[in-house]
Amino acid sequence: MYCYKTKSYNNKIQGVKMTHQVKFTKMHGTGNDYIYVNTMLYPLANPEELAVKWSAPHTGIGSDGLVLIGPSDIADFSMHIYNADGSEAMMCGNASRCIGKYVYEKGLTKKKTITLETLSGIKELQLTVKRKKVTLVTVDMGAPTIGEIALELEAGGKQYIGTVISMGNPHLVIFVENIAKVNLSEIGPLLEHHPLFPHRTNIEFAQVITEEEIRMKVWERGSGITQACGTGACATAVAAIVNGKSGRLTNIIMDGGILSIRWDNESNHVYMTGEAIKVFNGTISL
Ligand SMILES: N[C@@H](CCC[C@H](N)C(=O)O)C(=O)O
Repeated sequence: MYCYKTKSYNNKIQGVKMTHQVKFTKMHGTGNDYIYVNTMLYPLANPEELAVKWSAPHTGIGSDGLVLIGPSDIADFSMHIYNADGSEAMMCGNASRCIGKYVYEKGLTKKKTITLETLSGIKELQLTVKRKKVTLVTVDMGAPTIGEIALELEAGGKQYIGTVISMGNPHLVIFVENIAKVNLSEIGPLLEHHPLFPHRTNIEFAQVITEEEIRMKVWERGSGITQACGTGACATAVAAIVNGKSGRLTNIIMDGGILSIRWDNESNHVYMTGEAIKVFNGTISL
């Protein structure tokens, strides 16, 4: 069987031989878990369908989505990310750290500064390596795009005020006094599909603890509640700064762990630092 893949994965015609057994690695970044496939060895013709099938917790591998690691003409590697509902996203912070660990530890590169082509531009990864293992990755996430700072909207009979931020993908950050009172599984889908967001959105609820610490919970577009979101952590940190709630360096505390986010004054770029963890390797039949 032959497949054809593209720049945005599906149209770049290459005519590569398809395989029936696919080797994958399950990895997580602060609990945000994806299935990683090296498409230079295992090209996939239908990643949207496979993301749905393989992400299913009981009948598949179980994950927040599928991430494809591929070659690039303009960077060291490329990343394509599919949410658990099969939709393709422009960017994923947690996956970009995991790709840094994957390509280094699998010997695909010896570089500790790696460039990654994504649908939202080229990101630079800085690896911290100890005894041949990648312990931390800092990603230059680029400049945020700041939308409405105090967007008023109604959902489920309640009024919300949120800050609209793009980190290459869309986010709505809502600050609350007490995050324990947020019923995320109820309000998440209503805000994700709110008519103000024709392309849907990721939603972060955030409670400021101190100027350097923010507790955040996320409802991800296309995947629902996840334990963490890298782009969401960056969006939350930026939203806190533009709302005068925090300094330029914050720890974003999520259900799955903590990410350190720094919004640099001079470059205007956001830097995200955190772990990347390998869970297991596996083989699955197509
Ligand atoms: N978990 C990710 C973001 C994944 C994509 C997102 N759900 C979208 O549709 O934009 C992260 O760590 O950034």
